Amino acid sequence: MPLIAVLPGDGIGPEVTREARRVLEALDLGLSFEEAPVGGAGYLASGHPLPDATLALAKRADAVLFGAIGDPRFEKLERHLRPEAALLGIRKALGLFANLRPATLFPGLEDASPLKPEVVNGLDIVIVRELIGDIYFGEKGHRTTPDGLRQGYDVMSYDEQEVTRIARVGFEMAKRRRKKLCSVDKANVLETSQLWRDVVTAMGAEYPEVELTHMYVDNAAMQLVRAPAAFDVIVTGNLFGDILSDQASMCAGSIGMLPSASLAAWSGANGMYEPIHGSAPDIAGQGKANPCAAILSAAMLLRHSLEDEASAQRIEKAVAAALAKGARTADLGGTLSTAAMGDAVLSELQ
Ligand SMILES: NC(=O)C1=CN([C@@H]2O[C@H](COP(=O)(O)OP(=O)(O)OC[C@H]3O[C@@H](n4cnc5c(N)ncnc54)[C@H](O)[C@@H]3O)[C@@H](O)[C@H]2O)C=CC1
Ligand SMILES: CC(C)CC(=O)C(=O)O
Ligand SMILES: [Mg+2]
Repeated sequence: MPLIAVLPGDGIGPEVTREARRVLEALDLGLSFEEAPVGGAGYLASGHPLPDATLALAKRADAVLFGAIGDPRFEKLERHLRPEAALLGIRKALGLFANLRPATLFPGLEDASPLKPEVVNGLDIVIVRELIGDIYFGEKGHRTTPDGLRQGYDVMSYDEQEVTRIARVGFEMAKRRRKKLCSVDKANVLETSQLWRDVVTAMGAEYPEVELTHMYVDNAAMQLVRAPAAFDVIVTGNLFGDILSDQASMCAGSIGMLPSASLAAWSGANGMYEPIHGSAPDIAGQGKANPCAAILSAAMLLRHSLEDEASAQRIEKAVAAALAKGARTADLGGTLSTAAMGDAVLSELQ
């Protein structure tokens, strides 16, 4: 019986995860679920945002269903005690270097995006984001300059192996899709990006069927507004992927629509599945959050960790059917509560 670790986290995390779990349970796949606190909830329960028992559960589970972390009450704590440290810590501890963030426009949601319908029509892209390197994991700290000024620093670095393994995921993904890979960097300024571009370019020779392009991240941000549907697969680093995926979410109508899979291997391994959004303190506890990103993350869990493509598609089709019938939370211009949106998806499960 596959074990799913459920880590709801903070803010809207528990609200959207509840709906994702209901959908998984409704499929009656013989899954078992075990829940544990993480983030601010972990800190409250045990004095640490990533309690030992939570990490142990994540390690022994077949897959992790993650909500979101972040709690303004803990913003002033030392960095390693803040909720965000738990998310970075669990990704690192599980070796989840590949973060897949598909941005798809579901039929009927053209009007939910602030972009024109003709711009977002046909949107079906995947951002492959490196997840356990880059500036988020480099040396960081505070010091005083010789002039007596306070200075903060964060070191950005990538080694060849880190770039190679994520580039491989990008190429393999593109090979299985429309065969277009856009590598996004800032190689005109950053040494890390120059190495990134060299490694990706060299690997391109192994994939003659994939059309490889390179784009600076500032241009990529602009192109995601101008013509997002022209992309197929984007492969990029941790920081750029974090920012570009939030941006891409608005092409799909809302940040509440984008799921993600975080993987330690291209296929077959356990992984962690979470919406790309955060804990949304501004709407937490009000039943306003869109659970679709969490529900679609559960579909990705079935696809990537349990290799159950048929059940993954059942969930995705149910979300599409509910949206096609007009089910909408507030972020999509509707009035449904989080639970009512979950109900709408559940009623479409075939
Ligand atoms: N993966 C994670 O757990 C992440 C955690 N965070 C943390 O979350 C906290 C809040 O960060 P923010 O920058 O405000 O980002 P956020 O993603 O939590 O919220 C940004 C905006 O989007 C809205 N939003 C987000 N998810 C939504 C949903 N499912 N349905 C409807 N509206 C939704 C929020 O109401 C807010 O206005 C911070 O503590 C941050 O560090 C931020 C991003 C990712
Ligand atoms: C703690 C942050 C790095 C989380 C985030 O924004 C993300 O993974 O998208
Ligand atoms: Mg983010």
